[in-house]
Amino acid sequence: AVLLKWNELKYRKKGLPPGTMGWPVFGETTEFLRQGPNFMKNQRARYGSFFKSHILGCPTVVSMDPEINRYILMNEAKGIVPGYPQSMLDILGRCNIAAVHGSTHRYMRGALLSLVSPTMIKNQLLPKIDRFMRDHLCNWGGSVIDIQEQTKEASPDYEMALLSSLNQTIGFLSGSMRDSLKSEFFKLVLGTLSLPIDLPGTNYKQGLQARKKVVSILRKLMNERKASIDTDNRNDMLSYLTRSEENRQKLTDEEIIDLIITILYSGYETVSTTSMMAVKYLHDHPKALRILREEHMEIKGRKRPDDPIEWNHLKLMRFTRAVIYETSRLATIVNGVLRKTTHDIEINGFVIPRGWRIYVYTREMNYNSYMYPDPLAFNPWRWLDKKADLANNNMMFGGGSRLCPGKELGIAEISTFLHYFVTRYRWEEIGGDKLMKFPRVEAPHGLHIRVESSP
Ligand code: HEM
Repeated sequence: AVLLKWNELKYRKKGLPPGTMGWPVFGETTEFLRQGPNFMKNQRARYGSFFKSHILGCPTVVSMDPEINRYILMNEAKGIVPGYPQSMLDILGRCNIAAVHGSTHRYMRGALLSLVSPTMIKNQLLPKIDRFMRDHLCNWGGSVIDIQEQTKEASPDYEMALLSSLNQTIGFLSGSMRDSLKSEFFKLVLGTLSLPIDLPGTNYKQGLQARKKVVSILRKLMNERKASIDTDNRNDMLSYLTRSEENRQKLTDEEIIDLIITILYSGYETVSTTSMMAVKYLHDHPKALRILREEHMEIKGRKRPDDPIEWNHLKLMRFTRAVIYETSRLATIVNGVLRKTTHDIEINGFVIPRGWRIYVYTREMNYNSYMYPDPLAFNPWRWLDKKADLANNNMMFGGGSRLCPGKELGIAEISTFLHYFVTRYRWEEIGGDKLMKFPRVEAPHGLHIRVESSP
């Protein structure tokens, strides 16, 4: 109790928001990790929507207020920059998008946006996604599959979204190169989520080593492309960035490599988890599934069996889009985003000291009953009402100057996955699988379904 008191005193500076700091060093991390969303709700009940805490190794202000959240995301220029853990920045590289601010962020983001623009999706990426999903969703009929493994598991042959993303970023790779890139990449991911302890055998150390290997593979590929620049007619992202006349931002080699790693890292887990949860919700809501299937059967009827999904088909998938939004909302694929202050800064009448973290906790916004009447119901129809304009008010894809640049690409991937899934198959859950929603959405023992081919 003396320690607790001492820690309270240490942080009782003028102008800090209300809240408790817990224990020295550990702060309230244990409570936060154990109780998750309930910890947040309890603290809010006691201290309001803007309170201080000490979690994950840093003094932190948690903001659960929609208006303040928006303000924070809109005001990076005032000194509220991304605040992701050091291990993540070390492993994702100096030039990764979360590590850069100001004008460097603007041109790196510009380079990324031009790779995933609507024109690129339409002409380059969607054909690749279609070919990939068409093959991936083959021969599932008549078997029991673990849909989590098929969409997201870090096991060698699956990870739909990562494979699809590799396909878009660096194109076709020979089997052994692809496998080593994938396994190094998963070590890299583990490292980003670890404590930065630079000792042999730690996830952090292995993550750093994996980064070195991933970088050397990418550098080798890049040099090959450069050597054959006149004949290189590949249309993947690496070639786009390497061919300088298309690379308007003129990124350095290091920037190109970190950008490719950023794209792989940011896009795969979100897309996989949303795909898995959409399958789950559709299974539990037969009426939504029926309407979704009708939408896709209608599109299937408009083309010959071997024709790919095209941009204009995507535009017809209005209900599908609503299902994806509703899945992101209800499952809360992203709990929030992290920022930190570059100097003492006043927010909401309090002074947040330099170097503090701000956890822009968006999860509760997803269950706000003003925005979403009957918030715990899976109701894709709520997104079809244009007047509600919910799509612009939510923060499922972040907001402000760092609004997710991959949103439309992600939606295109999930939509194409759902197209082949619901038009080719019917499925039943085996039952009994547990789903966890915190700290991240996953099925600890898989999500098993019995799949039959559609007549
Ligand atoms: C459909 C699933 C997706 C969800 C739910 C999602 C969610 C988010 C969120 C909440 C942020 C804001 C992070 C912050 O403010 O710190 C973000 C940023 C970002 N997302 Fe996504 N994302 C998805 C798909 C993708 C895909 C497919 C890509 C691949 C290009 C991608 C690339 C990025 C990048 C690079 C950023 C950082 C942007 C910046 O800092 O300027 N995301 N995403």
